[in-house]
Amino acid sequence: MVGLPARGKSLISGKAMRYLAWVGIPARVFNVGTYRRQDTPHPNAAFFDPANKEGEKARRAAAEAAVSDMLRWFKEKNGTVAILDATNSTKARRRWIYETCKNAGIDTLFVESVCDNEEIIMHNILEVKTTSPDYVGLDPEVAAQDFRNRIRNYEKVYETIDEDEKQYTYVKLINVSSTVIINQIKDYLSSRLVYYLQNLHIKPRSIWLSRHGESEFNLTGKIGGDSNLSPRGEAYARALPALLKQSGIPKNAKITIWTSTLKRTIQTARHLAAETGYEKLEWKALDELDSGVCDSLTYEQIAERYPEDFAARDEDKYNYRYRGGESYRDVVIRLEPIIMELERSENVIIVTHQAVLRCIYAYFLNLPQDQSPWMQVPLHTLMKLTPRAYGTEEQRYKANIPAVSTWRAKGTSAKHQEYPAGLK
Ligand SMILES: O=P(O)(O)OC[C@H]1O[C@@](CO)(OP(=O)(O)O)[C@@H](O)[C@@H]1O
Repeated sequence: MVGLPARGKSLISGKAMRYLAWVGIPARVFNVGTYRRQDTPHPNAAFFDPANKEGEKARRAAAEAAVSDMLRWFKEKNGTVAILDATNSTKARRRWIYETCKNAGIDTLFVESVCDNEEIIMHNILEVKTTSPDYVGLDPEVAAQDFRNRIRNYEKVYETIDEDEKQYTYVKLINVSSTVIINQIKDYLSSRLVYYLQNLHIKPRSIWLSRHGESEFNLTGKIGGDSNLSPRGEAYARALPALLKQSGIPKNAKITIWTSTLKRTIQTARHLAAETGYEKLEWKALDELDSGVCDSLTYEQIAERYPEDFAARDEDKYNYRYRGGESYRDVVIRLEPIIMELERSENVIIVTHQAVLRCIYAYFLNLPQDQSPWMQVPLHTLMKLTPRAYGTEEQRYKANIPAVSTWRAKGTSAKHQEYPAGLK
């Protein structure tokens, strides 16, 4: 990362790491501030003055410690993408990083966040003064003033990436991707990352997730298929507009409704679209996990007809691929364009399926692959996710309409049960 303090570098680092981990690429953030805090936990702005030799020395030592841990991580833990989260604000510092990585056989991609929009900077300063461990226990106004002085100290020596550095691979994000300058991108992974970064925005918004209403297949415990809603599922579809309203919609917010191409999600969103006039899009990529030869069977029938497959799925549910069908890993790959589009979008309500919802949820909440396929996602429940600078907030709203439970615990083929109304 490259950029002055309060330019959203840590936010970008955290998001990029979450995205990479979700697509299965081992990634880690090395935050130089964390290393510096070991010796200097609560520095004031003077510590960052370029004329302060002691400060300069301590900061260089922190950067060296972070880079050496980073190189060790690449070597010993087989890491793929390390994100060095620091200001790296001078050409000399960047040359050192570039050379050090090159000598270790590691490619460098500099991501500079440039921002001259006062509103965004103020927003970031506010975020920092309330969350940074540097300022714990300090009066927020004093912290904000000190932080502004710290930025001024960095400005004295800050050199933006320019013509002299055109041999480097870099991307410059200007005012949160309003303008993006890309230089010397040479491989697929970097171009994917750049595309991801290009889609990010920081406008406040929410994403609502819901499964379709209870379907005829859900009632009989059959998986897959393309059945209609049950009468209770239809009742949920009718209740959805009020449930969405109850969850809190920002004034004048424009919401887009996304469904899969299967009947049960389209029927669930039908009344919502009609009552609100919100734009509606159908995505093939949101269709349920394809259960191949097991489509339209119950879990009990699968356990009976394909006992080895049933056991293998329990053993490693994320990677198990149904014969002629998909695994959770496959679903994540086909959902990548959905995530890109979601990052670009503002308010969206997605009406989809159990497995697909788990994958999207795992991206936002950073859920590990061995847990996400087992997550409980009850029917007739609306989830509201609100991305914040340091994580995603979640709220759940349950419609008071009973439905079966389609959740199956590991190691059982137990028949589905009624899901009691009002249960959280
Ligand atoms: O991965 P598991 O836990 O089997 O959950 C996925 C299953 O959920 C179901 C319901 O049992 O999805 P859906 O929400 O579309 O009804 C099946 O169609 C699908 O195979």
